[in-house]
Amino acid sequence: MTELAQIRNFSIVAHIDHGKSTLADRLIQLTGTVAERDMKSQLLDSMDIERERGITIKANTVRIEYPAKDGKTYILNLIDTPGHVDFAYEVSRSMRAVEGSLLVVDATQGVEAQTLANAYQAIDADHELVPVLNKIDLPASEPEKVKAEIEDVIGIDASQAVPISAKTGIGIPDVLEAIVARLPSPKGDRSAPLKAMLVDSWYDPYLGVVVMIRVMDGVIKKGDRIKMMQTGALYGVDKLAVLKPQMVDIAELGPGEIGVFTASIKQVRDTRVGDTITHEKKPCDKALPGFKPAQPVVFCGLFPVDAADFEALRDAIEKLALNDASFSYEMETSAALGFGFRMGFLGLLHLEVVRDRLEREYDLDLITTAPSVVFKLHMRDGEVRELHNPADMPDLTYVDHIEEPRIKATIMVPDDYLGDVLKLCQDRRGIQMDLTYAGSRAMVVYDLPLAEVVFDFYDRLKSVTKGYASFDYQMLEYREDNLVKMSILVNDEPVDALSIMVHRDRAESRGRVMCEKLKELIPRHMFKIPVQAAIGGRVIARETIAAMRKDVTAKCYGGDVTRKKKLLEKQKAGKKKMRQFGKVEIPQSAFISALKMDG
Ligand SMILES: Nc1nc2c(ncn2[C@@H]2O[C@H](COP(=O)(O)OP(=O)(O)OP(=O)(O)O)[C@@H](O)[C@H]2O)c(=O)[nH]1
Repeated sequence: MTELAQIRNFSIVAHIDHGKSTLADRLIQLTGTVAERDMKSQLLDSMDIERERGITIKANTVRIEYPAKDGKTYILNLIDTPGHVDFAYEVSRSMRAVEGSLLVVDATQGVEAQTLANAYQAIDADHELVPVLNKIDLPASEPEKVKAEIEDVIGIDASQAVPISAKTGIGIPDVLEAIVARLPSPKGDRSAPLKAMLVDSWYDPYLGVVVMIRVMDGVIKKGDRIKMMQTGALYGVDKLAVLKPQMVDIAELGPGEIGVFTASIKQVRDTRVGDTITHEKKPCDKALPGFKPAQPVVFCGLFPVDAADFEALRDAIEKLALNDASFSYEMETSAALGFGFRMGFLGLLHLEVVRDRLEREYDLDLITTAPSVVFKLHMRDGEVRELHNPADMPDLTYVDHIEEPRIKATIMVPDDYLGDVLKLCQDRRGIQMDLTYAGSRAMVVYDLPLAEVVFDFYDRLKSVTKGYASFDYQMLEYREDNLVKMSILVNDEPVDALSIMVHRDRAESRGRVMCEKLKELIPRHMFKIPVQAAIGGRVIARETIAAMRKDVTAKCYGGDVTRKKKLLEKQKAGKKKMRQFGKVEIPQSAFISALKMDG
């Protein structure tokens, strides 16, 4: 039994590349959680398993035993949180399972957009924060300047920030002491009915679904009959363990403790992060405040390049879904691309991760259609519909108005590039909300349409600032705007997979660019091919791909004129036939490029 006073639960928050994983590894290593000689093989083993069986190993969620300077041994539970903006919502949930955070800031870089966003999330979750200045081994590090920046920009006391080098090991013992001395211990009542929070869950091919919990009150033991309060499902606990980071069986988990259990749960979708777990027989009376499930915000179509791979794609998606409940999928048919799936993701990175896994792990060649956000259609009859695919846009006469998701984007950028960043945001229909300075860097906050960000905003931001800007966003609200569906017609046929939703004011320029691009991308055929962009029935841009001229008369060696005429006529008829029945072949690569571009 562990005394509450000797438990510390925490997470590490940082901007990407500021050294979160390196610090976590150091903490694990220094406390001998993984014996020195095992350190390497341990990590390697996990990676092999991960590669071979596609298991997610949460190596950074770990229980550490630390003998502190005060002579007592503490249990430190480090919970890993995903770092990217797409998963911000998940981060805020797992933060509710712990009482404090280490805020790691790279002392050569200073506070970045995700430092700020993550720090605010930790503050929202009532965390005690311990600022840690990393990479002080580097000559370019400026710990004092960065301390001041933390105070200015985040508004927390940084006078006690711990200077460290996660790489060389300098300052790591100070971090451990700071965790014990400055982070609060958890609270809870051991004699109360069981109340545990479902923090995370993942699929293991041998064990089934593994559920990570944080016990608030009461005690959970192996063999207990438990109930998930939200879903009402009942299970028996088969295995109870802590992560060190490999699973080590444990007899019980009491208040303040973090561990995992298995209970013959078939799929991750049967578990809800944030759900309250209690005993079937002696339940707690009130569940913990629940969480809304993370809603997919970016949708796109995924189609196999080779139509014969459709079943393989379905299989692969179903397998991935066992382990990732955060994406949605349903079958989709496209006249242009055949059978595929419409999939919803938490953000663009999430989309890329899932697509890459499908391609790499399941050896599939896929076409991704332009990512689109979820629009809200307010119909004239009062109904509100969600539009996940521009191709499904109903006739405008039935639609009263359309709303789109807006985000609050925070960008931190060195002064020199500020002008370019403002222009980029302005071009994407942004509304400036705030602009402040911290030293030679600006922090600019914009209200932007998410639709304008999902295309290539990150890439553009990186390129106009030579990689110096950092970016983070939160959902703001749905707001009405003058939005229309733009269709692309190739040879007078609408190509469903190329339709997009655009702002009316920008439709023309966007349409023009798309048509020009397609003109370059589609090879010439035996006939003329019009490429048009249209809103409703109105064409707003047009290009023509000239016909390939095949001089059939050349063969006639100047033979008689009637023969020549006949041949020309035949060729003309052929053209007509082609135009009527023939199908334009749009090369795969052309398709992808046309969708990727931004006008
Ligand atoms: N010189 C120096 N390099 C460091 C230090 N800590 C981390 N790094 C390096 O910084 C890079 C990023 O470190 P990670 O630990 O992967 O950073 P992270 O924040 O976990 O990054 P993500 O997992 O990508 O979010 C790596 O190349 C590390 O080797 C340090 O104290 N000094």
